[in-house]
Amino acid sequence: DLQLNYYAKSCPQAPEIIKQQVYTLYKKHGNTAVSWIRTLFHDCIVKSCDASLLLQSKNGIKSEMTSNRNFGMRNLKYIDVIKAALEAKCPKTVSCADIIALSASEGSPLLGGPRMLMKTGRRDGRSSFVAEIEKYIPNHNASISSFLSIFKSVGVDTEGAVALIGAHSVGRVHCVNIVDRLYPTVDPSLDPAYATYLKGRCPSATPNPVAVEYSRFDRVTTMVLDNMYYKNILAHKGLLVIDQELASDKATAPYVNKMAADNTYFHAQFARAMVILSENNPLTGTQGEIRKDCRFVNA
Ligand code: HEM
Ligand SMILES: [Ca+2]
Ligand SMILES: [Ca+2]
Repeated sequence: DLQLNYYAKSCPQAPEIIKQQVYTLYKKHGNTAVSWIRTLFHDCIVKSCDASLLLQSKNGIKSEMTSNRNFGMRNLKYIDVIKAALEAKCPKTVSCADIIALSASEGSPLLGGPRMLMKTGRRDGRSSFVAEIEKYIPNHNASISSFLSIFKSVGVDTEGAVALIGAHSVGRVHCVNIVDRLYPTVDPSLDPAYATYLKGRCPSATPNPVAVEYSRFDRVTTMVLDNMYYKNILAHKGLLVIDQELASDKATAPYVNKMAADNTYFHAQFARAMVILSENNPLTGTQGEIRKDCRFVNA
């Protein structure tokens, strides 16, 4: 089973090494901390927190990163930097899946988000679930009921799911995920002045998917993991269809209102739900392996 401080005997310095690396990376590239939050979601929700997301295509494995649900995922190469620091002190001891979990928990406070106490002891999987990703990661215009049922299936209730998507208080969205709400006509649930701003960010109805055309999720506190997301969606400034619907759906609106009014409550729910997500169906004991290179299964 997962436990607090799993590496106490085998690599007692592991949590500190990860904390240090996450901090150093954040100082160089602030967006890395944003990425660690999303990386945990995209790894853990798909079957298991098993670092399947990190596998690159090789020897019959097709990387999960080839799924368009993982579009825009960035900074995974810096996981290799964290792993290298661990390998230097404790070779083949700390799993890539635990690096994902602890990076997210160390990244959150750097963004002004909550502290989260995460267990360790996850082992790394040996397969990619690329064919099943769309069952687990909703599309940007998914319905609220499908969004809630996916989270329910991993033990996250409505309140927790509303808190988790509050991660859209940091980071960015590429224009491909927004233009349907701007062209040919503006989505009436979008604030008109905000729509004009977004059209400036995304001037074409058919953006080049590889061009770096994007808008920040939250223009007010761009790099702060706070409850501004809920204030934005209540003001009709949600970027994705699903963000905007969260504010109006009967099941989620009461929590949106509560989180918009109370950052401490948002943080408590966000931390609670992230911990549940981080414990989704892990490989433990002798299952899986400790990868030597997070990008490939061991030979
Ligand atoms: C379940 C419904 C969700 C949907 C449909 C969704 C969809 C998206 C989309 C389309 C983007 C923009 C990608 C791009 O264009 O570059 C994005 C970004 C992001 N998402 Fe979500 N998301 C969801 C939930 C979550 C959750 C639960 C978390 C974390 C707990 C999360 C964290 C993030 C972060 C941090 C970014 C910004 C990434 C960056 O700036 O590099 N999302 N999401
Ligand atoms: Ca996974
Ligand atoms: Ca924010």
